[in-house]
Parts: sequence; structure tokens; C-alpha cells
Amino acid sequence: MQETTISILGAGAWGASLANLALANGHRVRVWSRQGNETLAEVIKDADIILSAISMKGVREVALKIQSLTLPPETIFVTATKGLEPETIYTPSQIWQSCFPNHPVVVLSGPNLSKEIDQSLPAATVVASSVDSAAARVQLAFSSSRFRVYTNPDPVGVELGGTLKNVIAIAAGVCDGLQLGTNAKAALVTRGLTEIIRIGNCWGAKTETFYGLSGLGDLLATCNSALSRNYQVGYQLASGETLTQILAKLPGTAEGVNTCQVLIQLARQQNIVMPITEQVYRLLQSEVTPKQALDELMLRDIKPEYGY
Ligand SMILES: NC(=O)C1=CN([C@@H]2O[C@H](COP(=O)(O)OP(=O)(O)OC[C@H]3O[C@@H](n4cnc5c(N)ncnc54)[C@H](O)[C@@H]3O)[C@@H](O)[C@H]2O)C=CC1
Ligand SMILES: O=C(CO)COP(=O)(O)O
Repeated sequence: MQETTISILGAGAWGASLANLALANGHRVRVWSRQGNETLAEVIKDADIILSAISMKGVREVALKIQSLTLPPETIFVTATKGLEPETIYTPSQIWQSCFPNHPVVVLSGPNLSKEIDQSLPAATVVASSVDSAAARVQLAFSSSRFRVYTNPDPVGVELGGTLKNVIAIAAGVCDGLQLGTNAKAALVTRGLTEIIRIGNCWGAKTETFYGLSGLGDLLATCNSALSRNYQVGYQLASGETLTQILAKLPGTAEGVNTCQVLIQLARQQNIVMPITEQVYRLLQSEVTPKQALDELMLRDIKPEYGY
């Protein structure tokens, strides 16, 4: 395998897992974290690939810092963040691309709970870019017998699958916390996918992408695992804890909390009907209890399955 210099930005759960996958494949790996001793300039020097696994709130700040540094023109950016920027409604890849218009940007996203990856359990993911050769290079760099990497030509669709499912994962946690059963969960996840497709198309994402690993695949993983922080937020809300209490003890980032606010803003602007997302939003704002949110969803006007 071609040896590659990979600089990973963010030493949280996901950054650490991806660094280990790259190391196991024999690459030169450097990790930058804002708490670490090495400067950004030192860590990204001569990088073939710069991979960001920073939580959403830090993405633009770090991208702007890198803009002032010198980079080889062929450096590939990879983004593994699952979130949306509130002010612009940009996805992370759109931020990286707008800051580095002459560099290829690749999205890496899939059903990838980091704790399972750390245990060397098998997993698959997707790397997506408008530049095929860049996606192929990242695919080769990360593929192994325990991490199967597919390419895809729809970066924003792949990225939105991972981002939008976090809101539905909060709802799935509530569903399990209230012990609503398997039928309810299946209905929730399936109708959740309908909402994801409806709003995801606003960014120009392809519908078929949402049926793949980075869409349905990640939705299933996150909605069915207690390892998911977003699921945990919902589960603990159903147990009567407040959002502030839950976030104070949550290990790591639950991006769905902020993503939900951004989605509601966009859905209201564009008149997109998102009843599950709306109830998750109201629950996070303490406007409804989990039980009231359930009743609101079940008692909506009856309607055909397809169409608004
Ligand atoms: N943990 C997982 O299983 C997966 C996480 N992701 C996504 O990856 C992203 C990171 O997740 P985790 O590593 O789990 O979160 P984490 O909370 O463990 O780590 C977040 C990292 O971002 C850094 N960071 C936050 N704000 C920053 C700023 N302003 N400047 C510089 N660095 C900053 C933190 O220092 C930390 O290194 C999230 O968007 C998450 O949705 C994606 C797939 C799997
Ligand atoms: O995105 C993830 C798995 O693919 C991780 O989910 P959480 O951020 O909810 O832990």
C-alpha cells in the first residue's frame, strides 16, 4: 500500500479511532488537538491528507486557522464531522470547500460507532467526493480487513445522512426509554428516513444516497445502539432527566441537539413538514414531555403514506 502522511485534527473519540485505523495501515499519522503541544502548522506540514474529526462548533475556526498556513497544492481534506453550521446552514464539507476551493474535499461517513471500531469489530463506511481520484486515494488509505470503505459521488448526500440521523436517534432513544416496543421503533425510524430525504433534497442531495450505508445504514446503527450519544440523550430525557443534566455527564458530543435547531429553522423557512424533528425540538426546549410528544405524533391528521 502507498504510504501516506495523514494529519488528523481532533483527538476526541472519532479522531482517535481514525488515527488508529490509519496507523494500522502503516501510514505516517500525526494528530492535532487544541489541548496538545504541537502547533497546527507542525501537524499539517507536508500532509497528503488532512482529516478533520472536530466537533461542528470548532470546524470553521480551525479551517480559518489553516487558511493562513502554507499547504502543498495536492493536499486532500477529509471531513468526518456530522453537523450543520447554524449561521450558514453549511455542512462541514461546504465549509472546508469554501475555505479551500482549489483542494479536493472528501466526506467520510457511515455506521461507525467509534467504540466498536476501537474493538476491531468489522464495519463499513463511505468516502464521497466530487473528485473521484481523491475519494479513491482515501478509500485505499483507510481500507482494511476490518474497515470496508466504499466510494460515492454525492458528498453532501453522504454527509447529510450522518448528520440528519442524529435527530432521529434522539427520538429513538426516547422511544426505547418509554418502552414503546419494536413496532413503534420501526415506524419512527422509517418515517424519520422520510423526513431526512425531504429536507436533505434541499441541499441537492440524491435520494438514493439516503438509502445507502451513510443514510439508512447509519440511521439503523445509531437508533439501535446505547453507544450512540444522541440515542443516550433521548433515552435519558425519557427517564425524566433534563437536557442540562444529560449533557453535563455525556461522554463527548451529541451533535443532534444543535442539528435539530438548525433543521427546524430551515424547515420553517422552506415549509418542509418534519413532525418527528419538530417534536424532538420541542422536547429539547422543554415545551413538551416525551409522552406529549408521542401523543402529538400519533394524533396528527391521517394522511397517505407518500406526499405531504
Ligand atoms: N464518536 C463516534 O462514534 C463518531 C463521531 N462522529 C462525529 O465526529 C465528530 C467528533 O465526534 P467525537 O470525536 O465523538 O467527539 P468528541 O467530543 O470526543 O471530540 C471532539 C473533538 O473536537 C475538538 N474540538 C471541539 N471544538 C473545537 C474547537 N473550537 N477547536 C478545535 N478543536 C475543537 C475537541 O477538542 C475534541 O478533540 C462529531 O461531529 C461526531 O458526530 C462521526 C462518526 C462516529
Ligand atoms: O455517528 C455515529 C455513528 O455512526 C456516532 O453516533 P453518536 O454521535 O450519536 O454517538
